[in-house]
Amino acid sequence: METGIALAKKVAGQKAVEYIKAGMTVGLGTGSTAWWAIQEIGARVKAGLDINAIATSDQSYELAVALQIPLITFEEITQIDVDIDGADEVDRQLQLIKGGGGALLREKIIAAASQQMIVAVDEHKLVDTLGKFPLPVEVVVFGWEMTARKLAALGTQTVLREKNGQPFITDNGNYIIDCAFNAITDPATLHTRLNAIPGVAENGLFVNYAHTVIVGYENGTVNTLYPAR
Ligand SMILES: O=C[C@H](O)[C@H](O)[C@H](O)COP(=O)(O)O
Repeated sequence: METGIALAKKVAGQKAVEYIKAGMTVGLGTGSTAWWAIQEIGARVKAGLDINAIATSDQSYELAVALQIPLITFEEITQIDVDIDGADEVDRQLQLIKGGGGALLREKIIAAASQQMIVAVDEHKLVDTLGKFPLPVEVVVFGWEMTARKLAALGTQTVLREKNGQPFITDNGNYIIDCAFNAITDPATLHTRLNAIPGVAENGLFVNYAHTVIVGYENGTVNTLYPAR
């Protein structure tokens, strides 16, 4: 029986699955909140729900395979009906920071191909201003030191993400540089400036992507937020 933050993630992830209808193509997000959504999708598929899914990471792909969720490829589709994913921070305009798990590039490709992005988070992800969570930036390995210097020139402290004492490698064979901006007052402009740096594959700002944010609370309740735009 989950309590506290685990319960908050569980109820948010499960609630997000209510947006899935029979016949849809579904984007499967990555992380500990998306995990609950994928578990719920697996249970519904087992009970007869007819959908196809496409995963935002190798981790979520493997989970979907284990749960026997039918998977589809980009060769077979031109768009996705609904994408269910988590986030590391959500501000009042429902702009996001993602990529704490390193999946931001595939997550953004899938979110951008989706009619609706449903974001499921626990209550601790809500912020007034993005940036307390260091912004993950995926960079190609070639010349990453130079790319990191150009990122730092934008006014951030950069840290090459590591795992077990080695650079963390994304599913795409790239590195992640975590950028401590502290307060991102203009996410759209920063997004453009980051992606203009040669060597940056993608950054973790998701500006105007979320259609709906489901917030799970530690008391087991959920709240649904919609963007004002
Ligand atoms: O790269 C990872 C993803 O962007 C996750 O959706 C994000 O880090 C949130 O993960 P969690 O639900 O585990 O907090």
